[in-house]
Amino acid sequence: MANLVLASNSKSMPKLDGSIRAKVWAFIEKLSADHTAPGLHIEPLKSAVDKRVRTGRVDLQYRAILFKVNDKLGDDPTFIYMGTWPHDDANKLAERSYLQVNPINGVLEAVIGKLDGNDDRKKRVVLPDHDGGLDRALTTETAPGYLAGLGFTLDDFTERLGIDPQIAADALAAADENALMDVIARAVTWQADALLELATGIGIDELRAKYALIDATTDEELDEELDEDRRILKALDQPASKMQFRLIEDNEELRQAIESDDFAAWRVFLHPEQRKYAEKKTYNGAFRLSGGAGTGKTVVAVHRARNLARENPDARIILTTYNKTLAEALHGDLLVLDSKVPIAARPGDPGVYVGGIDALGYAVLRQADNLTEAAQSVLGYAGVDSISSRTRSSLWRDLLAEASTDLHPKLATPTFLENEYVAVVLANRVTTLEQYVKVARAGRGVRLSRPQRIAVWKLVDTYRRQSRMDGTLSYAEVLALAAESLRLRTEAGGGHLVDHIVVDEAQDLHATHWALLRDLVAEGANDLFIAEDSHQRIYGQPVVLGRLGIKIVGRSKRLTLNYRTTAENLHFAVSILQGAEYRDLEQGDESTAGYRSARRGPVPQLVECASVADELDTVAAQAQAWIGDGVTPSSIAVLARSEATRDQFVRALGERGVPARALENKPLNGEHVRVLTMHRSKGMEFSRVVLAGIDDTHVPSSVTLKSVPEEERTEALLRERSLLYVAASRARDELVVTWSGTKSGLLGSPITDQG
Ligand SMILES: Nc1ncnc2c1ncn2[C@@H]1O[C@H](COP(=O)(O)OP(=O)(O)OP(=O)(O)O)[C@@H](O)[C@H]1O
Repeated sequence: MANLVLASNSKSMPKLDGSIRAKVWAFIEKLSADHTAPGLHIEPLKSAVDKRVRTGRVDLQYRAILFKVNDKLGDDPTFIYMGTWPHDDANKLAERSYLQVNPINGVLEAVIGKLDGNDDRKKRVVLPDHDGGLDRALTTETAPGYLAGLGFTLDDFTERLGIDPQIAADALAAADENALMDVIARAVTWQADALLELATGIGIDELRAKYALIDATTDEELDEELDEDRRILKALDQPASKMQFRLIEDNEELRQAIESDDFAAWRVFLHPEQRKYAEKKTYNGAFRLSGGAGTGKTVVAVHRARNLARENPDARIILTTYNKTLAEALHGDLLVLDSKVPIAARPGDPGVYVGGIDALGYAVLRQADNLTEAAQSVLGYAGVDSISSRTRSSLWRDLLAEASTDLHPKLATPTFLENEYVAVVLANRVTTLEQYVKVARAGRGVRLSRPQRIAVWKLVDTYRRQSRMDGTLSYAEVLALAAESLRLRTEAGGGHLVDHIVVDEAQDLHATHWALLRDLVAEGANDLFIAEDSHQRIYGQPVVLGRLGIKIVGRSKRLTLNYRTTAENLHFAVSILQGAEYRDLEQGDESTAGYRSARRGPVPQLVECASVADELDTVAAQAQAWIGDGVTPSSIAVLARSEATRDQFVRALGERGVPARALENKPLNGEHVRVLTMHRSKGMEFSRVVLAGIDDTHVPSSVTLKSVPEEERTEALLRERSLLYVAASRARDELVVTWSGTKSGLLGSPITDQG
């Protein structure tokens, strides 16, 4: 049997339809079973630059390009599958394609020429000597460019990093970011990403460490003794090679990769940093992975959960996130990554239990055999008969309407009371007024005098009595009870329920969520893997992990390379955050420094509309135009600040002949434009996005800002800013922002203003 290596999709490969992909799979399956089978028509090319290149017959019209690499030690060759092209293109490209091991760092590189490019039949450019041509060209004939201005030299790029000399020289000469992006588009995968990182100002040594680059010039194992083919096979092990190549060990994995639309690159090709965090054997405690929108935090979280399960099939693992819809997406991704991963039906069973954090709390509590004691300790009474009925969300509002209160009117709001109840009362298991007047209220914006505390407590007491009478528990109470039941269980020597927790969207979890997670798993190796982005906190108050018993201490990393959006959309999304100060889960400053994307696209359009009716027309026309250009309606989204605006746009699009549906709790099937609230868009992505209704009354939402006390307004405004950032960062390819009336003050520096 031949070994198979999958290379990431070449930029020049056409999109293949489903029937061709099925034939590619059949071809690959045959190839791996018997590479000598005559039906495969594996053929070398006479005038090929690289003697290893082969083409193989997928069908009469299509041929695959492969490299055949022989391992002298074994019998079976390794085939590196580069992609499938129409017959004539495949032959032309194959002649010019070549594999090489980077002589400086040992990374494997594959170059596939462009069909319309100049004749690129050349091998790697030979490094010039120190005072040779390229250096001189740079210093005497070319004005120092953007990267040269950061202090980099040609030697840094070529000799210390191993970047192709021509690419390095062009990159150094590129006058600005735009010109640099054009150079990057010509570079092989790892070099393109490395140049992007260098443009953000990181140093050569840091880059070498991030990409785990070795010094191949002194590496004994890569010495002359090894022939070229063995050197190629060995190079596959380099982390930076794995950005482009992946030895596939599992047939099912290969089939899924080939049959999926975009080769599901996130499953197969991880960035060396992503891979490191996903595969590291042991973290000596909780680990926090932060990073901008679209940097692959969810991807790493899913890989991490799968790897933990692979490492120990008996391990009891939790993969959780903020809500049910996101959890369903995680569940789907986990099975796409590995259909054989054991899924646990209940938390505490071997395998991966996937669920939203509230559902997790409920599932834990359902199993608890100490509910009475837990209720006594958390709520101050034992008689909880049922845990399945939820307290109505309007209860605080109803109580405030019915009962007279001495609480200052600015604090007498449902939002303030709910936050106080969760972050102070439940988090500290406060059951009496005596406890409440003394408890530390760390992290709460508003200071409370003793009489104010008494007034709050009266309302808390009424809230609890009412829920007790109704036989209901709030989501936060379920979580607090679940956490307490776990704590009591461990205290009684019952051990912890699970071994590892992986949590995504962690910036939105509140104090009782964290209490549950902390009590689920013993403090120690690989206990908690936390993926989060504080810039995307759109619910609740910030928390400080250290105060909740979760000590990260130096185990915190940040991803900065965006895989989702174009550089233009990313720039726009990040501009929304400018001027505001954010704190991460460890109270450090959250920054956007180094965020970057290798993809290019159109600049986001900002469109001022004359009236609401004009805006409805504009959005419908935009959606219609995209559909007319062949964009599938389900990859277009219109995002609105409120449910009312969402519904208005669904109607308006329908009336104007654009198929559109509101995306609420349940996923939608079918070819309709998705219209959803910005909150609902959390964790999602679409090819084309319209942010609609971005005027100064709705964004930030004046209604929401009014509902919080003055002292909490800064936080509330940060959440509004984050919400717009979340919404803007959902667009993969194109972004349009519309409003009528006065433009939202949260829109960053305008890029283009139309109308
Ligand atoms: N190594 C990779 N190769 C190719 N695509 C990737 C890679 N990593 C992530 N992606 C893709 O980038 C997109 C964003 O990834 P993901 O959703 O994991 O990011 P995120 O950081 O969790 O984003 P957000 O914070 O906005 O939810 C997805 O389409 C994902 O498939």
